Amino acid sequence: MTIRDDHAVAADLANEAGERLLQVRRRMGFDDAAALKAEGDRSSHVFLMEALARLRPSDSVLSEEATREERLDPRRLSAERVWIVDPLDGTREFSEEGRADWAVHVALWERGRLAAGAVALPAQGRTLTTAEPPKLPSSAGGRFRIAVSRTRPPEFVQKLAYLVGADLVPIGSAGAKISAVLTGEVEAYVHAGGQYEWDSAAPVAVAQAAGAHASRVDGAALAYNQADPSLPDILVSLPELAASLLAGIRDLHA
Ligand SMILES: Nc1ncnc2c1ncn2[C@@H]1O[C@H](COP(=O)(O)O)[C@@H](OP(=O)(O)O)[C@H]1O
Ligand SMILES: [Mg+2]
Repeated sequence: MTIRDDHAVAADLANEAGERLLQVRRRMGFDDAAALKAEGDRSSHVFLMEALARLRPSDSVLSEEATREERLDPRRLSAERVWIVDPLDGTREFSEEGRADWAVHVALWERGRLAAGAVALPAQGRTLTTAEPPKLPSSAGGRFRIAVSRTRPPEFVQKLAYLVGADLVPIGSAGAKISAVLTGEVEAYVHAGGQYEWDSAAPVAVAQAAGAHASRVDGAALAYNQADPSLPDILVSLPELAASLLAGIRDLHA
């Protein structure tokens, strides 16, 4: 098994899960949002679990859609390789006709670090992957853009934008927001107040491979495959903006 294989597995599985989610949307339509969300989450999780069991039978898996018992299974804490997946990130946006800000996340954590990852954005027709990390745009200087949750933006983010000279861009899905940083639609993503490892592992794997900044909002490293998968806050940005964003957040919390 080569390292390259893991990058390809992540990308192939995210792509195929994404294709299947597009089919679920076509088949069910948008009249019953709750049913569409439930079927999207469930079917994508089942596909990824079966595919990983077949392709990587010795590895552990941590999935958003696993049962509580499965997530608390202590075996993954002593495993060397754990796939951290979010079968459908931005479930709310997936259920809204016309929205393209939802994603499939497939990451591989290996011995303390994110080793591979892919974020499929099926409705945008693209997949970001560590197999071929995106080339980061450079910030033009002057005002820049910070992506935030459409529905749960952190309280301090309005003040932060004012402090650092940025505009806020509401986008759904952590994967779609981090991808927007990597493709140049925005220059940063700030979140606080709650999130889990699966919401950020795959997009952070790609962001790190591309050379972007990714950390907790206090600058600490993001740690994955922890006993408690809660990872409530995150900052991803072009590297040249990280210092001023971290300083701004620190000032607002002082
Ligand atoms: N305060 C919070 N607590 C728990 N999860 C949160 C959260 N804010 C955002 N998230 C999760 O982070 C992902 C991106 O959220 P958002 O679109 O609001 O930025 C969503 O994942 P899912 O769609 O996989 O549930 C959402 O559930
Ligand atoms: Mg999610």
